[in-house]
Amino acid sequence: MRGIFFFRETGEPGVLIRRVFALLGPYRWVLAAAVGIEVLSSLLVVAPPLLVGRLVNQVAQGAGTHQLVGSAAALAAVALAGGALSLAGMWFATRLAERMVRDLRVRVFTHVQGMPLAFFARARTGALVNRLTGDLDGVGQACASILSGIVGSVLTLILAGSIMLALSWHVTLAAFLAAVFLIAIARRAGRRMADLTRRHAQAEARLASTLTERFTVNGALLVKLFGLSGTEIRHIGQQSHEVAGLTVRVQMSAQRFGTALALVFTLTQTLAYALGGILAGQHIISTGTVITLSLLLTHLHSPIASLSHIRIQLATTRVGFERIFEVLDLPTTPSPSLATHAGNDTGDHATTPDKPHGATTSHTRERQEKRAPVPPALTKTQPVATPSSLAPRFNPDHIQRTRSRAHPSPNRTGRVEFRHVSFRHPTNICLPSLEDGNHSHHTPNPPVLHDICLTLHPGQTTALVGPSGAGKTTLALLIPRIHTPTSGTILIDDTDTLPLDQLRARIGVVTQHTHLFHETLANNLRYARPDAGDHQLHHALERAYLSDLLHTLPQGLDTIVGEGGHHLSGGEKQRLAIARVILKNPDIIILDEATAHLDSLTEAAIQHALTRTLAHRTALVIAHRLSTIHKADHIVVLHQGTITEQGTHTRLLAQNGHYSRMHHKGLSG
Ligand SMILES: Nc1ncnc2c1ncn2[C@@H]1O[C@H](COP(=O)(O)OP(=O)(O)OP(=O)(O)O)[C@@H](O)[C@H]1O
Repeated sequence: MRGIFFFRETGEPGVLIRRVFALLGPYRWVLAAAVGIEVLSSLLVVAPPLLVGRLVNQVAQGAGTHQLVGSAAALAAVALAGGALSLAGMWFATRLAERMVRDLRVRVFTHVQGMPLAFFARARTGALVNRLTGDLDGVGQACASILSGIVGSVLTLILAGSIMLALSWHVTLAAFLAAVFLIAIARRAGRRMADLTRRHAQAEARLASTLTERFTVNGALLVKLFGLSGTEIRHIGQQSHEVAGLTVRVQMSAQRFGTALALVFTLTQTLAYALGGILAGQHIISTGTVITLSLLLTHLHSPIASLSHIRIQLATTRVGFERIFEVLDLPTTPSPSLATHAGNDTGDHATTPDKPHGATTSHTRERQEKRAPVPPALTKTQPVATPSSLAPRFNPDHIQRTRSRAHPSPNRTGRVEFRHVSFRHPTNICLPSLEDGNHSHHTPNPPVLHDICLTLHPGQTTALVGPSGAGKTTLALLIPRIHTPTSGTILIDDTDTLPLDQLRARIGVVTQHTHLFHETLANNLRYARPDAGDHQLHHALERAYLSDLLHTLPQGLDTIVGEGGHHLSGGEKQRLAIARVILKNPDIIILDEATAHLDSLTEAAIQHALTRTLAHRTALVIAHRLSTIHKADHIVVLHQGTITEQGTHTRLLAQNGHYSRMHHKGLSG
């Protein structure tokens, strides 16, 4: 039956069905219970027509009260049992479907967490969120009714059909012809509904992403500053109009199908009564049998209707699953078929490969063991930011477990070495339907970094300078493997095989734009160290020169910082990011224009704090301020993705090259 209703139209139905069943695998017992209940209820469903037929015949034959009451009681008991079974069946089916949805949601979220940054830059947030909410919820609801209906309907159909055939082949033949007609209608409606559902889901995703972007503080600010509220309202109006139009078409399509179904039912029933009446008149069947046949007809038609409806639901569910699986199928390491160029420097490379634990070679270990002892400040237990996408935020237990895995070796210094590293952003990293929906980007991105050879030494601060767009941030983000080199290697303490969680546990980054979650100040700080006590938070804030802020906040550490931290100034957010890194206490620190938003007095204070924080660590500082750069032990000049000069401030000035020219212009690049 499923073949008739669903498989035939699906491109690769076997694969899709296997994947859906794999999702149900862990709940096979719940599935078995749901199916068992369905079997029992379908057995019960055919009983009432037979009992009613018997009752009618008993009345016609003038049976006694005792017999009549017995038949009526049996009828009532069957109805009660049927109701109870139907409730239980729905409970199991809904439970099963919702658990599958929950698992799938976590899986998609986990998968998306593994996508490179370029994916998030391309995907429209609203469209992505819609896949995990709207699409998944739709799939869950449809699955529940499919699971609770399909087995029961098929069984009822077989049982009711067989009994009818035994009672009268004439009426059964009429009913069969009607069923064929219904299936043809359902097939047509299913195709149409699937197409409309897909278009409806796409329109909803577009609307969701427009709304999401306009509802962020930055989006709302932009709209206000450019005075474009009217345009935005019209834009939302148009998108809502499109969604509304498609909703009406989906509903009408379902309604048309329902009406056609009801019409065919009524006509078949009329035919059955007429045929049955004639046969009863000729004493071929009894009056009770006519009643039984007409009631069985309902039980024949209702599973056909339900299966036809399920067929439509399967078609729409298929769309939902396809939309979800296509996100799951996006390679975190792009497959060769996605690569637009063969060879090394295409940018279509592994994005954030997590190398296996213990992959360090014995040669590397040997060299590590010969290293100078680690400064005491660095040997203490290191807090980590949670690398695992599944970690509930601020769950100290989870992070603690991650941390114990993340620090197998105390012999580390934080030496970072770039060996002939080149990089370009990957292409074809997103789905067209998650971008603008109209076209995918096949043109490879231009290379950002070329043949970078650079060593960052422990205990030294290296300043990275260069014009805007030179690739400074990209270079810095290669260290925590946010981006992965297209070619070349980056060694941390002479190894490039550190697992991702261990690597990131050792690196603290203050990014150009500080992001804070819409939570309390304390929770935002504890993102760096979930088990930190209040005194440690106060200490970090003090070292980041934020103690004063704490006193002005109404609820101190428990103050909610607002969406993206918008209750705080740019400078305060930057200092908070610095406090987070102080709390994390990593071996390698990357500061990407970390003091750009600060006035010179605060900057001087922060610089002082940073000097303490950066001591004994490997530090990479991206800065445009002379004061920051002067303090660095080593300066690296990056121009159009290539290191053009490196050395100390005095040496570079003497070279009279790029750095010297930038310096004389005030060093903005
Ligand atoms: N996801 C992306 N896809 C394609 N190109 C990108 C992406 N992100 C950044 N780029 C490009 O990479 C180049 C280097 O950017 P990067 O942010 O590293 O420069 P930068 O030197 O840090 O600039 P600034 O000083 O202005 O912050 C830029 O030309 C930018 O347009």
